[in-house]
Amino acid sequence: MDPILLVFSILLPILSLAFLVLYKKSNYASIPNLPPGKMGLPMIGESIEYLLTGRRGHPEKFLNDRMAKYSPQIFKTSIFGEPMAVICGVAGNKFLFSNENKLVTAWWPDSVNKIFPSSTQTSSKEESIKMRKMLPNFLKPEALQRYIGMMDMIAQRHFESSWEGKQEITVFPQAKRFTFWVACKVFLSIEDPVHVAKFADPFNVLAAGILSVPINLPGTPYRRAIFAAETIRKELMAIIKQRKIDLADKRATPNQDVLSHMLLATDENGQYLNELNVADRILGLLIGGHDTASAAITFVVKYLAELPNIYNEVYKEQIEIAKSKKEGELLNWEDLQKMKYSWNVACEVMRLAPPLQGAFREAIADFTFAGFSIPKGWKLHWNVNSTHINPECFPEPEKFNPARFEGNGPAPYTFVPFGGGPRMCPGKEYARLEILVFMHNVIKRYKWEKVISDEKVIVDPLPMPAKGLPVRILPH
Ligand code: HEM
Repeated sequence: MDPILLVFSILLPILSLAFLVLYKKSNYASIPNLPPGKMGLPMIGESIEYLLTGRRGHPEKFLNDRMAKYSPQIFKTSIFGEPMAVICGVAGNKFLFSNENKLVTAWWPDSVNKIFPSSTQTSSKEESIKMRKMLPNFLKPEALQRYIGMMDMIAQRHFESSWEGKQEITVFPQAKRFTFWVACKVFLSIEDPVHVAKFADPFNVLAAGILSVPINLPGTPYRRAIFAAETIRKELMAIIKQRKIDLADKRATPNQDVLSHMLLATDENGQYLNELNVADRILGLLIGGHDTASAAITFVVKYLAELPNIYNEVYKEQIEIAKSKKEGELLNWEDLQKMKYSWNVACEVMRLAPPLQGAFREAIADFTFAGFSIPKGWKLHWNVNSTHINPECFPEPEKFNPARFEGNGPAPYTFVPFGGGPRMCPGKEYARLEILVFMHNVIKRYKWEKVISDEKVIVDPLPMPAKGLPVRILPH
């Protein structure tokens, strides 16, 4: 490329972003009664501190420092080039989760919106809203029960092909292989490991670019992510077209996977969903469920390696269930209901190592919270750490104690790894099933120990042991 053109094409987006930020700043500087806090440098805001505290393994530091300095309920900052109010604690979570579509609506950084344009600009904004409403139907416990045997079967194949005969494995990439294989089977009936592995490549590129700096230039992770999303969308559209033919010819069945279920679902007017929207929803589910559930599984393995007493209790529960099964019989819904202690352990893992740090909203009206004004258009952030490691919500928060989840469990709005209210993660139940199926399969086969005893954890944006958690595996 011509060097002048290259310099120009780099400078132009930066200058326009700077102009936009300065324009917004001059606009909000005159608004009275904004929350306390600082907006940081023009354009960059406090994004660097936000990202660096995560990469150093302590994302809670960004939050705790500001809650201590300004207010435990709310502070202002600027990240992703946007003025933002961070709303904290139980009252903050309750406020945001209860005001969905009244005072706030979902918002994602620009990089995410451009990669998933269907929710903002397709032929069908209403179609997308309709789909969002219908999504929980495809992923509710009643709908998922029929997939538990499939998950168990994939887990068995995964352990045979990737763990058996090895002395050492790195957990995170293996957890990703497992969750992606399950997703391909449950959503799309793809189970051939070669096809799954090929399909996984563009997902890894997409995951790496989705929260990167949104500069659409050759070679940037962001541009690669846009191309990867297009490649996946094309493949999904081909699968959808073929599936429609197969359903009409009765070569595919209505209940075989989530795709069939979506294609045959109708809204209140008897209308089928638009194909592009189905493709984008499946893409959203594959992305939403890919790294989050793998991170949860990786940290379950990590904590079980570090806490032998907890390992022993999970082992006892799972081995009882394994003994109750006939040779070759797959796990079912009743078995999963018996895994209470194991799920309490997984919840305690997600309290201390939440796969997502929180999510964002946009104010759709002017409002006040904790006595401070939030102008329409401001972005809002809720963050798990303002309650998960708060001693008022969880006494001795640094202690690993699955008993916190016994009985009625934690108080409302304190334990929020999946969010809350109408926008709560639609994949929560699916995640519960696949995490438990993995726990059952790993613990009945192995004990394990960490190869690097003091492996650092980084959060970028998901938490991850820096080397992916290598472990030595010891078959029973
Ligand atoms: C341990 C695993 C998981 C965790 C901790 C998690 C957590 C979350 C959180 C915090 C949100 C944002 C909620 C908000 O905006 O307030 C979210 C959204 C979402 N999750 Fe999950 N998730 C997990 C697994 C999954 C799985 C397995 C799927 C798919 C099957 C999934 C699909 C989605 C989707 C599609 C959204 C966006 C929903 C929307 O915009 O309305 N997630 N998740």
